[in-house]
Amino acid sequence: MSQFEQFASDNYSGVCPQAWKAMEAANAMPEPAYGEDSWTLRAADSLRALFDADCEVYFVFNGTAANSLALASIGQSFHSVICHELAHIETDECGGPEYASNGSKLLLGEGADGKLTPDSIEHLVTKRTDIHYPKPKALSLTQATEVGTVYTPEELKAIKSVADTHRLNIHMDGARFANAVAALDVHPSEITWKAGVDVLCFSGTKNGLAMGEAVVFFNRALAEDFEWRCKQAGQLASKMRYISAPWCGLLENDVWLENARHANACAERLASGLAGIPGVSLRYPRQANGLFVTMPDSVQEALRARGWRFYNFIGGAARLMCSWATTHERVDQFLADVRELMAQCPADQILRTA
Ligand SMILES: Cc1ncc(COP(=O)(O)O)c(C=O)c1O
Ligand SMILES: C[C@H](O)[C@H](N)C(=O)O
Repeated sequence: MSQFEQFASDNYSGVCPQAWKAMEAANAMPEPAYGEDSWTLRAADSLRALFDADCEVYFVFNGTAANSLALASIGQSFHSVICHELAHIETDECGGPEYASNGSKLLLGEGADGKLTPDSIEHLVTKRTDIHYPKPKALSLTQATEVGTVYTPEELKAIKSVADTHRLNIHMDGARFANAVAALDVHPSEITWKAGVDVLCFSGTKNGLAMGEAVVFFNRALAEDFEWRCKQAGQLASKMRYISAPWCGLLENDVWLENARHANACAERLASGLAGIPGVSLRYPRQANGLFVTMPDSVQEALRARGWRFYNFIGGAARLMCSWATTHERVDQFLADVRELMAQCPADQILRTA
């Protein structure tokens, strides 16, 4: 088992010091349960201040629950949800969104670099309008996307226009929302409620927490009875302060943003280093904290034999994810191994990969 930071997933990282310190502070004395504690109020108020919005805030254990329950709140079982064909809610949540909504159908759209286009949305909404087909009611956007790209404010505005035309509610899977804000260098409101997002699932897990996602309803009407939905789904933490207090550690002094900036910078360091290696290329542009690298299978196998861990089942390439805990030293060690192994790789294997 590796004792070092890996590039398999930002989910491999530990708890950042600020979140850990807040957890210890929350452990100092007993507090009311089920979200009635002072830390949960403090975290929710900090998120309202961050977004400059009077939003409803809920904390659940993980991202699949956050997405599934949020989507179930913005559409009924007889509705459908439009998402990209690479969306996590389609590829990696084991039918959670469909299950939580008692049957909503996911309609899979397309677009370059993992991003839905207005045309793709328009096509999916209008291709079937008869009574026999689940009526599109929700749109799910992943920001940053599953392939490490980000929707610009302009792209979100164009998507919002189509959503308004067809009265679609907008869910944002913000598993890497912090990384998108850092990449775009915008105020968080610019790519959420000001862009028409109704509900954001903001991940703390990938930003330095042990667990804990904030479900942020900018459209408060859609949050009606959400706490009961969470309770029934087993997502109402009795000792919620152990989720919300670390969130306070992230939100105070903008630790969440610094963690994301660091992860993005490490990914850029990795991308820059790989760019100089003949036979290695990126399948998608590096915009946030992830890279999708094309390189010979033999080199990937040799890297794994040296203890490196990374996935191949997302985005059709070797995915390298950086986190708040990634160090320049580990980036440089990985680059040195790739350089050495590529130099030893037979030319025909490199040509086959190109
Ligand atoms: C884009 C995206 N959305 C949602 C999730 C769901 O998170 P979880 O694994 O906590 O259910 C992940 C997982 O890392 C993810 O990568
Ligand atoms: C793919 C896996 O489910 C996780 N969301 C990750 O990005 O590592």
